[in-house]
Amino acid sequence: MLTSVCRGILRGAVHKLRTRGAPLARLLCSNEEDIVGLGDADTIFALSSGQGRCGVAVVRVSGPASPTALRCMAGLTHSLPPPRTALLRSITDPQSKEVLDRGLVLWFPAPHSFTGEDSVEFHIHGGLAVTTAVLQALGNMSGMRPAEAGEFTRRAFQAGKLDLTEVEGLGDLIHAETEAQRRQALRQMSGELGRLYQDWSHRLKRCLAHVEAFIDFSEDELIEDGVLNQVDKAVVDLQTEMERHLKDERRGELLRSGVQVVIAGATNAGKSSLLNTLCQRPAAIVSPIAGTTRDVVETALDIGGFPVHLSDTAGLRESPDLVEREGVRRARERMEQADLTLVVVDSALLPCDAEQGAAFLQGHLRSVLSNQEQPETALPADKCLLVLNKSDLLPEDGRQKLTGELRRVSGLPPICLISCHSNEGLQDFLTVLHSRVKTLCGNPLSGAPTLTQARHRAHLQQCKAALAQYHRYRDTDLALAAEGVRLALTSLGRITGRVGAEEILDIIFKDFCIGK
Ligand SMILES: Nc1nc2c(ncn2[C@@H]2O[C@H](COP(=O)(O)OP(=O)(O)OP(=O)(O)O)[C@@H](O)[C@H]2O)c(=O)[nH]1
Ligand SMILES: [K+]
Ligand SMILES: [Mg+2]
Repeated sequence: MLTSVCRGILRGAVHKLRTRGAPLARLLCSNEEDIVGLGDADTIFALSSGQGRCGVAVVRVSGPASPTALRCMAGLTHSLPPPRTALLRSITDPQSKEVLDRGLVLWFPAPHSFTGEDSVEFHIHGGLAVTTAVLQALGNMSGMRPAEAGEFTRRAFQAGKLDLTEVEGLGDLIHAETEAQRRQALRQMSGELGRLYQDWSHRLKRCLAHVEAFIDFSEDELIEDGVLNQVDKAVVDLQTEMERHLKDERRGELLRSGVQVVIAGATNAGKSSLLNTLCQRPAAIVSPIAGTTRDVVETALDIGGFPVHLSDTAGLRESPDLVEREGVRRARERMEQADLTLVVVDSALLPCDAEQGAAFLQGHLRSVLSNQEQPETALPADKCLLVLNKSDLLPEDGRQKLTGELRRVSGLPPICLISCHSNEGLQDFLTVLHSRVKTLCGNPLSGAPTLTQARHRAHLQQCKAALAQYHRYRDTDLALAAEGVRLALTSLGRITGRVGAEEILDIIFKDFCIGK
């Protein structure tokens, strides 16, 4: 809260000082060339490390006035430092000549910088007064303005340093909260996904060139037979590869955004107790009163490196209470959106006999998983785990025997026997949960890179539809068939950003923070 307020104040102040201080900064810079060299392009600056007090803060500057900023503030009147080499200097305010801090300066001449422009980094002490003073001094200089959110990355993209999938990978890396997310983001940022789409683009371009050549030259018999057959094969191959790429069970997207796991079941089964046990804090109210939970209670978990959004829901039962009925409606809605449902059952209610126990569980599952509005459409049992809770209430000798027998009954989802009170069986349950989540997300490092965003999927589906147009018109109207290939290329280009679409860019860069 405080930091965003500070940032608002700071940015306002920098803006105001900029216009007032501009002529002064010119006078204070000893090297005339530096000033003449400024073009129309803005030079941007921002605190690139996070807000708040820290050991070292990094202030990044990019654009034509960067060398001026470096010279004026690091007292380098005669020459710039060697590229990409850290230099310890006093950082001074060019106007007041006051020393603001002592820190490292780095000079990245174009095009060998993140943005592709002349860039400078100041590594200063991370106190609020120091960073404020340095940012204000920069704002006082001619041609300088504070960067917008994501503007450094946008410039890198415009300079061709990154394609859009790499930009998204970078954004994901900054936001990655678990190991697997970090791995996937790093892989995408290294350009692997982009290269896959580039390869498809190259192949489509070749197809298009061949079709167009055929249209232009076949009448004069200047083109050999079989060219179109080659294109047919190339298009079919591409369709197959795209199909396979799209049939990924949304693994990359799940890993990026987190697996939705919902805890559901009858009242008092111990659903909220399970949520609290997993997140290790009393996030949800637990009580012996049936119908305690009404709202959906959510918490984020890291399960062995994979991100999970866990939701506790109202116990499923008929109720005359309006509020509880709404809770049950929300619970069912969540279950429909879930990637995995943990059906919690009070194991003390289980008949001791395995056969009767299995029948009980089957009936119970049916009532929990069925859709109330359309009773015939039940949630698939492979999307759930049966969690038999309160094992501490079962006789000690009967516990393992019962679950062993139940596990042998076909048609039941995997069964875990736990106790939220004694934590018995929790380790095994976590192992099962981890393996489920891992299967859902896939290994981000093995196999072909997976698509990570719904945006990719939408463009690829358009691409596929356009290729179907090629086949449709191949024998009747080659111009329309060629148009299909061209549309397919455009759709692919939208993924990597090679085909510009301002609105996509705005959406993607908006997700970045200032200074990135
Ligand atoms: N003996 C025993 N009691 C448990 C266990 N887990 C939960 N309970 C108790 O069962 C009661 C219900 O627990 P909750 O976690 O509130 O159950 P719930 O499923 O969230 O209930 P609703 O929100 O009302 O649907 C509480 O009194 C808990 O202390 C367990 O493993 N063993
Ligand atoms: K309860
Ligand atoms: Mg509850």
